[in-house]
Amino acid sequence: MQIAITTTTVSAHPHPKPLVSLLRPSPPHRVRIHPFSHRLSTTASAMASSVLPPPQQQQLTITRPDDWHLHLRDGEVLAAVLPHSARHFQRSIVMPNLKPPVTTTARALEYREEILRALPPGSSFTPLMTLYLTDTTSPEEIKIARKSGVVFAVKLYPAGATTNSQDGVTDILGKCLPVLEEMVRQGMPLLVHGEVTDPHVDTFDREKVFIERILAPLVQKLPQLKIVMEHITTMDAVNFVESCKEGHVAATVTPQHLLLNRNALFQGGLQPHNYCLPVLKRETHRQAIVSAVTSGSRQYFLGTDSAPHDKRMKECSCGCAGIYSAPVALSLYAKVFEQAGALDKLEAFTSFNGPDFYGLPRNNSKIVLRRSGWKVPATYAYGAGVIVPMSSGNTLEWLPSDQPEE
Ligand SMILES: NC(=O)N[C@@H](CC(=O)O)C(=O)O
Ligand SMILES: [Zn+2]
Ligand SMILES: [Zn+2]
Repeated sequence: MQIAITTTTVSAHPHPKPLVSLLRPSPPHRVRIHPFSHRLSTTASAMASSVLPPPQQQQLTITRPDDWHLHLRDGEVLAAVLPHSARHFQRSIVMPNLKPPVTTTARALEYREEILRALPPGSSFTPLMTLYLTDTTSPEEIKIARKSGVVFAVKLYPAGATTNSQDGVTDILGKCLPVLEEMVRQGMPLLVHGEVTDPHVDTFDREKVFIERILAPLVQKLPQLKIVMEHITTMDAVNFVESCKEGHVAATVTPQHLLLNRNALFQGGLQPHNYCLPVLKRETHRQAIVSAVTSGSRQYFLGTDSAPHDKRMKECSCGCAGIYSAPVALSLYAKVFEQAGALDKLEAFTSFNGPDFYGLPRNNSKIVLRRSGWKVPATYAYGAGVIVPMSSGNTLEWLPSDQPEE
């Protein structure tokens, strides 16, 4: 393990009261523990300037971000959660794990219309649709998807791995090769929920084993396929992504996997609102993904995996996996980058690396984050019930420009 002194211009640390009580204390100003020696930079000037920290930054203006992994659901839940994403994000990759799943372009077009109808008046938010891959998806469907101009990726859910994945793929290499070859021809990215479902594999090892058994052989077989490893949680995933070519393999990272380790599941009792899949991992893994995303690497981008579930479905004897983060995600990402002394790298993660990977233009408009405390509501109501957001009831810093103040 080596110590890196970062040369970022934004370094003053706010010492906020801990918003998420399970966080480790941040490293001291400007000093970042970095496990990857190829990224080290130690300069005399950086050391000298660390003696006199510049005044604390009060405001951040960044290109409007996109969310490259979002669950919007449908019906009443869609109507309630969509404004939270549309307020801060210009575009979102919309996950297809509805009941029943979005397996065809025709269905994706209908779902897209439903989302557009639910948008607040005047919103320019653009949903980027995805198809749910099954054992029987045809190469022809990929051509139709590409031609539609509204489907931007295909999602691999290993059957049984996560919420509404029962219709997912049972054997990607055995059953889906012709489809994947067509995706290479069409330049269509494969988005991956990277966990094996083998009941003999420990829950905390499911991502690592998926990389070994499925992802590494897949990349070897189809090196031209664009792959996004969604919601990475481990050092193993970081190492794998970085062993692959930039532009071919990338990863999204959620706020919860950057801020919480697995202790958060058991702090003072079982904490169902911290339960998502892949499940939170131990602290060393959290540190590895924080180092990776704050390093400035172009292979990581923002994907909240905001996944609303009714409070009653979270607080019951067999609670659903998924954390609702859309209203708080930007504040939380800013907190992560600030704690790492890397606020200057935030914009690339939130607003550049994603569109660059997908071959889409970067957004033109801006969003302002102000250092101003705002209290996260305990719950958000929708037709039939309430949804508990991440950081429920906590006070967060970095208020996005159009977030209502309490
Ligand atoms: N992340 C989760 O825990 N849940 C997601 C599904 C997923 O992204 O795996 C959901 O749809 O609820
Ligand atoms: Zn997933
Ligand atoms: Zn998800």
